[in-house]
Amino acid sequence: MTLLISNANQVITLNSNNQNARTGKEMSELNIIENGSVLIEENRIVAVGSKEELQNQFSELVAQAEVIDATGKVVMPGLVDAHTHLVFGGTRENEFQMRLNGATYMEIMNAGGGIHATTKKTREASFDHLYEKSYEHLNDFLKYGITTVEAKSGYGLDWETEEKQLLVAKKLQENHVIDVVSTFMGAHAIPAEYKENPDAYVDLVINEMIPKVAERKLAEFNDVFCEKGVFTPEQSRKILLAGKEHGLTPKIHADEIEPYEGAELAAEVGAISAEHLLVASDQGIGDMARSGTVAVLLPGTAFFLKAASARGRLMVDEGVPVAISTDFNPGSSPTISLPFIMNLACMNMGMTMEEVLTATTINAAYAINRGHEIGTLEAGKKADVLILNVANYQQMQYFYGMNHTQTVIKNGVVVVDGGVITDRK
Ligand SMILES: N=CN[C@@H](CCC(=O)O)C(=O)O
Ligand SMILES: [Zn+2]
Repeated sequence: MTLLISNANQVITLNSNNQNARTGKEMSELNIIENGSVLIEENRIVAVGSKEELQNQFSELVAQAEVIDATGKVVMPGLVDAHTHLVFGGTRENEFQMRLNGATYMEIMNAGGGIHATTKKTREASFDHLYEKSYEHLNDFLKYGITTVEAKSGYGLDWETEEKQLLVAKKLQENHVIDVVSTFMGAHAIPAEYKENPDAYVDLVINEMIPKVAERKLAEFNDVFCEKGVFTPEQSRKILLAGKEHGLTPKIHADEIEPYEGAELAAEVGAISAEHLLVASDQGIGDMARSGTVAVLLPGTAFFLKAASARGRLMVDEGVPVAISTDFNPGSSPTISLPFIMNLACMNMGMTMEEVLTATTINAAYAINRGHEIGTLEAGKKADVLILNVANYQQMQYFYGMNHTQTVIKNGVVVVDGGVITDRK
């Protein structure tokens, strides 16, 4: 199948010679082609340029291509959501009401709600139920232009259920058009049955769960919730290093609620990313800039928890590569709307519209080790492409809280047309 997306008002290529996550001023370099076209063959991008250039260089391919007219529209790479808790049982709207009444996230969790409540529901749920529920969530992601989603386990906190979550993610990767990238997060909370002896749970994660995840290739990454009252920096270090020994790349939920030197730890263990970072220290931000650890910022979580956002502006200025994601989960961020989260990054973190686009495409791709494959529109990359019903990229943020996604091309196939899913794998 050959496709030619022709005559877009703007093609946001995000192309550059940089082979790493973008930092500082690079985050503003969108490399826009006005009146641009994109030529796709099978599942790959062949070339991006003006229609005339593509016709001259690839006359045969252009002649046989199915043409999608993008006049007046914006074309950009598929969005990448580098941080979700996609597979979970139940919902927690009751806690939303409790928080509106003044309860805090940690109070609810310490009283047996929060992650513990979802763990109970996830343990009870059948594989098929979790699969179907998550499949529907992925459909919603797709309609909003997200073509790659990272998915964490961590609502099992026992092997049987962690395995169930990871296998659901695996089956979703096989059956849904969205690419699902798996992260093991057995260290998401201390399960109630280990409350009196948290170190025994840490041992279980290290000695039993991590080796099984690695041996069966159920995940690429290993994540820990390093937070006061959850996993200490010492426990987190042990878990992340154990994962590393088994080939699982470290990620870390760091400095979300209280400063805990999580950003420093991320840099120390060579984590590919550190997430949240609402209260990361100056030292931690400097360390991450030096180590090149991607800051995966989640302004939707700050919004929903009524907390001050991470210092995104400072992080960009200090040279930390920044990505932005939804943190889709049933407690602190029950939304798949990455476009809305992008708007929050502009409004509440002082990031520019250009930086936000970089943060949800190429930098998010690097946060899940996919920077070589997706996140920009350039020859050779996977053809994950969006056509947006806006005249320029600024309108994406200006007309906020809306879904501008008109067409989604995933792996070279039109899977959303006119906002409706047209093709399933
Ligand atoms: N902070 C820890 N974990 C999730 C929330 C999980 C939940 O509340 O269910 C997060 O990233 O926000
Ligand atoms: Zn999370």
